[in-house]
Amino acid sequence: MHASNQVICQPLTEHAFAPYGWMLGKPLPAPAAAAVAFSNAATDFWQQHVFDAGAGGETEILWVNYRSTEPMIGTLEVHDLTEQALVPLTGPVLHVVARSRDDGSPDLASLRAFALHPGQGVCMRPGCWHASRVPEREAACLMLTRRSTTADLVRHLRGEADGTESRLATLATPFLLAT
Ligand SMILES: NC(=O)N[C@@H](O)C(=O)O
Repeated sequence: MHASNQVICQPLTEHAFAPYGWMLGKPLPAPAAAAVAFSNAATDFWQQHVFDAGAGGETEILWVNYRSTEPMIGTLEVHDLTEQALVPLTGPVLHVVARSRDDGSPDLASLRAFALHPGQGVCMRPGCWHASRVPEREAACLMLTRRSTTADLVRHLRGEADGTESRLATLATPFLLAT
């Protein structure tokens, strides 16, 4: 939840993240036979989400390191075409999200922060504004995204071209990320 210009990190739950996308790491459904799932003495596997990279999109797997411990959130990023999944592998990530308003700008009343721990993650819908921090040390993460969105973002972040599939928003008043 957030008070004025402060957003408090909350535990990740399926319900709490539903306005922004899907929680990953939901438990094995019981009975496994009732879902897209399998379980035997050697293994369990069960569906978390069917990823959608958007029309014409190629799903891409990225390895991502986050290492910023900056508590002030002054910039948010959004991808307009694709879902984006983020799964921390080596340490926790503090993931800040906000929905889009009808005009495509961040709906700051919906700003929330979730603590993502290894073994769980999120898949954001297109249009979900976000920023990521770590509480202490660098965390390596697996990311599912759209190949063209990554190429477009790299060009944009290098200053080579304006972004066409992603946007950055500078907040008039930065938020303090509280844990
Ligand atoms: N690679 C990529 O798209 N990264 C961003 O979404 C980000 O927030 O890290």
